[in-house]
Amino acid sequence: MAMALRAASRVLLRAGSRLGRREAVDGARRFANKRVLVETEGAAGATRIAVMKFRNPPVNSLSLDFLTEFVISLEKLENDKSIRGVILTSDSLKRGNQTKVAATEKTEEKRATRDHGGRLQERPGIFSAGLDLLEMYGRNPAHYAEYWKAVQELWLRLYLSSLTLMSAINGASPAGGCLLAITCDYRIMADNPKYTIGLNESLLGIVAPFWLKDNYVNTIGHRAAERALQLGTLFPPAEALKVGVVDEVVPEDQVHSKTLSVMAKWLAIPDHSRQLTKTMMRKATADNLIKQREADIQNFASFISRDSIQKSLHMYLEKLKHKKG
Ligand SMILES: CCCCC/C=C\CCCC/C=C/C(=O)SCCNC(=O)CCNC(=O)[C@H](O)C(C)(C)COP(=O)(O)OP(=O)(O)OC[C@H]1O[C@@H](n2cnc3c(N)ncnc32)[C@H](O)[C@@H]1OP(=O)(O)O
Repeated sequence: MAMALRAASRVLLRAGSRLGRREAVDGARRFANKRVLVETEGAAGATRIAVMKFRNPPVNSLSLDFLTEFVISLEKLENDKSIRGVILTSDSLKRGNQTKVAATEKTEEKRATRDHGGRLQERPGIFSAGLDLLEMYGRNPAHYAEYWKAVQELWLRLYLSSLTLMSAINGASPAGGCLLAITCDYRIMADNPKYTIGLNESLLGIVAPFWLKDNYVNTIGHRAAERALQLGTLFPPAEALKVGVVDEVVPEDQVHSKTLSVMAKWLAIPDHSRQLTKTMMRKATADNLIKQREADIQNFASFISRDSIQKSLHMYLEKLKHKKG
């Protein structure tokens, strides 16, 4: 009997490490993949909400692995009938004792900031740096196609999610970071002028895909989107609020509590009517991509493979590497 139990627990442990860890913490539950930590709040049997924390050091870029783990986590939450709301946020906190590893060191691990124990750390004040530039630079067309499919998948899942999604934007949120935020039903941003949000693709010499442009237009209106997309505008919080990229700006230490209180108001609305309304507002935009997904993948792979685009990305990466401050 004891042996059978030990064998069963070994199987469960193995399954646990495959599927992500799940543990009980102060009555709350949490599960974690390597790059996404999910904490649920609320009593068993009652409506619960989940907080999805990004932790993909150094800057929460949307690498292929991160996108995959994100979609798996979201799917788990969609399948959990007790969860009605999800908050997207960054796990990046202001931490002391950090050392930036020399820029000459090339591997992903070495690019990250580490603490004095050598552990990888998020750089503070970053919601997400957007799509991972290293997934779009110096790879082959098959990789670009695989990557783009994963980007589309995440956008579709978020944009059409039946859950109430909110983003608690606790850091910089350029391009793909802004994409994550504008798929949500509500956005609250920390009032820190160092943090900016927007679709800055044109500054990199690349172009936001039509479905992201549509999402932006649906969020801030056609004229504002037209201007912001061409200029690649990254809005500081006050301007982001004015143009409508975010719905509220609050002091940094209140972002989480404010998001929870707004979430409570949204969850007071009956799910069926809110979900049908959301679908009515969003379906046409999502269908536009769904009906031409493959063509969009091919477009991306051939666009990003062009020498001129690779050159622009190279220059942008070099600029990032050598920037001061
Ligand atoms: C017509 C057909 C159209 C088809 C479609 C075609 C194209 C589609 C394009 C798709 C849309 C693209 C969307 C995107 O998301 S592109 C990515 C845009 N992101 C950015 O521009 C952000 C760049 N990063 C920054 O501005 C800053 O890093 C920061 C996020 C503000 C953080 O600043 P700081 O704390 O000072 O950190 P560092 O700049 O020192 O960065 C730390 C290391 O991280 C590397 N890094 C930064 N961002 C990225 C990224 N997005 N991907 C990969 N790596 C990134 C950075 O290089 C540093 O590396 P190092 O330590 O080696 O120097």
